[in-house]
Order: sequence, then structure tokens, then C-alpha cells
Amino acid sequence: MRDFFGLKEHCSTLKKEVLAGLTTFSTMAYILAVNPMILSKTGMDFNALITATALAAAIGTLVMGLYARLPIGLAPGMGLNAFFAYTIVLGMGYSWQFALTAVFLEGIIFIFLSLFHIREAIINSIPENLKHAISVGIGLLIALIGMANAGIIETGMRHVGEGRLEGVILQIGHVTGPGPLIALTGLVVSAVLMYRKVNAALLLGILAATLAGIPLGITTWPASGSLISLPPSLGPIAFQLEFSKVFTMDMVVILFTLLMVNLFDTVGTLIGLCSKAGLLDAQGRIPRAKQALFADAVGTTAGALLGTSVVTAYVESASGIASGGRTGLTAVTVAVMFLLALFFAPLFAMIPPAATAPALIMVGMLMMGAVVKINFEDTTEAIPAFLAIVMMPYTYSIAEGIVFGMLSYVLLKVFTGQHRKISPVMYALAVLFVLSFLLR
Ligand SMILES: Nc1nc2[nH]cnc2c(=O)[nH]1
Repeated sequence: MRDFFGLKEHCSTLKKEVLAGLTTFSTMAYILAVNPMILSKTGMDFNALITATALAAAIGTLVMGLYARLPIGLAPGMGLNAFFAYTIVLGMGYSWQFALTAVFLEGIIFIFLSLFHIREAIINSIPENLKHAISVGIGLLIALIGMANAGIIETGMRHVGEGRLEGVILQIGHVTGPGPLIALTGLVVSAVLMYRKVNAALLLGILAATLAGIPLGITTWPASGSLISLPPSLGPIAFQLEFSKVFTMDMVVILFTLLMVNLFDTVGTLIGLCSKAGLLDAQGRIPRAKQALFADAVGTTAGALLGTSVVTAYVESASGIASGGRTGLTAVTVAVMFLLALFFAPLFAMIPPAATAPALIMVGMLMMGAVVKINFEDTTEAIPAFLAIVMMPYTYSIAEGIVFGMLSYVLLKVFTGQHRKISPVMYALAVLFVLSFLLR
């Protein structure tokens, strides 16, 4: 097993990898509660969605661990589950069965794209500075998710004179409330342990925050009184595809959106995570990229059959990488935990979202470190990098950040006479991005 995962070659140990897997799982586990909450808005069965979410995550992550052998966890993505529920079903008026069919077709197209090396060509065409910018932007985005989960920041209103109120996108939350208080407690615990080079720093921060939530009343014992239960049946949502409206313009637009967002989210996440783990090769390429993309595609296709939205590589995997995870064994641990979670749903539901916030915030800080590698002297490099960085948290989307970074890169290089620095793949992507804006 040590040879299969290459533990020695990566200077890692069994203990380190399992701990890393537990850390990543603990930062991803919220999806077991949040994904069913979002997708059930379409009328899908909530309990069946818990099982579908856990199984889809386990399948995608297992392929990542055993086939791509990378320390990355997969689960239904938070951007595309909202697109599934709020845009396709509630906005455009389609059935959830139609939306699942779109996800299924997207997964199949992805499998073909990864077989023909197209996705790798796209990944490898991204310029060096933008790759660093992607890591930094993802860091800011996941710190933002953590801060918002904990209630340290929130949307709100401010006075603009004469008793009038105006909406503000972000403001400080009630930092003395229970959520922010346990998050800040966990943050201090994690930060001190990280300084002392304790591998489990992030996991222990989550544990400390969860315990701190008991006296404050936000960590509560399950209503059933038991921490163990049998997995809910998949019956109401599995294998419910509906092919009657496949050949429509709406399906083309939906498929194009799913493909673009999934592709760039996955690509950005893989680059950011592998760079953090020190796994990129001398040319800055992802090891076993084809297999990693395949894991994503298989997870999505299986997920659609089980009854959930697009499965993607999770940026939260940075927490396990930060605690030492370097090989597929980390991912296998995450997958096993998702399978176990099927029986311990009440236990995982006990961890309040605020308690996972410290890990997300600390990981954001670690990913920000790549900022020193960006060339800020040449403005045709610095401006695209800056746009990619800030647009990720501002739009709450890794994919949008990459689009802004890549489009501005192509435009600036062309208008400053440096068009030779742009590869044909970059030109093709720029055209596709413009098209995707026009089709929205
Ligand atoms: N990369 C990535 N990470 C996530 N973590 C939670 N949701 C997502 C997502 O949609 N993409």
C-alpha cells in the first residue's frame, strides 16, 4: 500500500495521510446537511438527498484517491447545486428530473473530454502568474465562505441619512454572538497549534469550536437521542432521468453553462491544491491530470444517476493538504468517511457550520502565500492576476475569477504587442468566454 500511494517518495506517513483525510472530511462534511437543504427546494426528497450526496462524494473521491492518487476530496459543488435548484428548476421552470439529465449529459461529455486530453491542454495553457493568482483567489474565497458560515461577516443595511437604509454586500456580523465566538475560539486554537507544528491543528480547531458550542447552545445532541442511524433510502430520486426535452436550445445553454463552470472550477481548484501541496512538476503541470479530471467526470455522472448535482474537486481539500496530506491515501480516507457518514448522519449533523470556519480561514491564509510569486512589475501580468484574485471572492465563484483573469490577459497582451505570448488554446478559450457571457 505504501508503494501504491508513494508515501515514501512524498515523505509522508500512514498516520499523516489518515489525519489529513479526517481534516479534509471534517471541513467538507457540512455538504451532507447543506446540499439536501438546497436541492430539496426543487421538491426532491430531503433524506434521500443525504444518501445521494454521501455516495456521490464517496465515489468521486475514491476514484481520485485510487486512480489519480491525489489528496483531493470531491462532493457536489456549492455553486452548481444553487444553479440546479434556483436557475434550472425554480427559475426556468423545468422538473428536477430534467435538471438531473443535464448533469448526467454534462458528466458524459466530461468523460469524453478527459479521454481526449482536451481538458489537460486547457489547464496547461494557463500562464504561470495566473496559476499563482488562482491559488490566492481561492484562498480569499474559502476564507470568505468560512467567515460567512460563522457569522463573522454578513450582508446587511446601513443608514444613508434622513432615515433611509441602503443594502451593503458585506459588513461585520455580531461578533459576540455564539457562532462567531466559537469560530474565533477555534481559530486561536488552530493558529497556536499550527505555530507549534502540530499536524492536526485544523482538526483540533474544529473540535475545540464544536466543544465550545455546547455551553453556548449551538452544538446540540441529536433529537433522536442516538448518533447512529441506517442510511435513508435512495428510492425517490435515483435513476430518474428524463430525456424528452434533451434536444432544445435551453438544454444547450444549460449544458454549456454546466460545462464551463465545472471545467474552470475544477481546473482552478486542481492547480491551486497541487501547487499548495508542492505536487506541480517543473513545468507547473498537475501530475496525473487526466485521471484527476476523470474522477471529477465519473463523480458527476454517478451523482446524476443517484440524484444529485455536479460533483467537483473541493477547495476545502486544502485543509488536509495543509496538515500534511500528499497522496491518494488522504482521498481514500475522505471517501471512507463519507461512507461511514451514511450511518453517523446525526453525529456529523452535530458539528455547527461555525466550527468548521477556523479551518477554512486558516487555509485561506495559507493559500494567500502564493501572492509573493506573482510578478507585479509588469502590469500586463499583474492586472490579470489581480482581477482573477479579487473576482473569486467578489463573485463567489472560482470559475468567474478565472474568466476575468484569462480574458484580461489575452486583451492586454494583444493590445501591447505581446500576442506571441498567447497560445492558440488561450485564444479559443477567450472566444468561448465571450460567447458564454453573451448566452447568459
Ligand atoms: N472548488 C469548489 N470547492 C467547493 N467547495 C464547496 N463547493 C465548491 C465548489 O463548487 N467548487
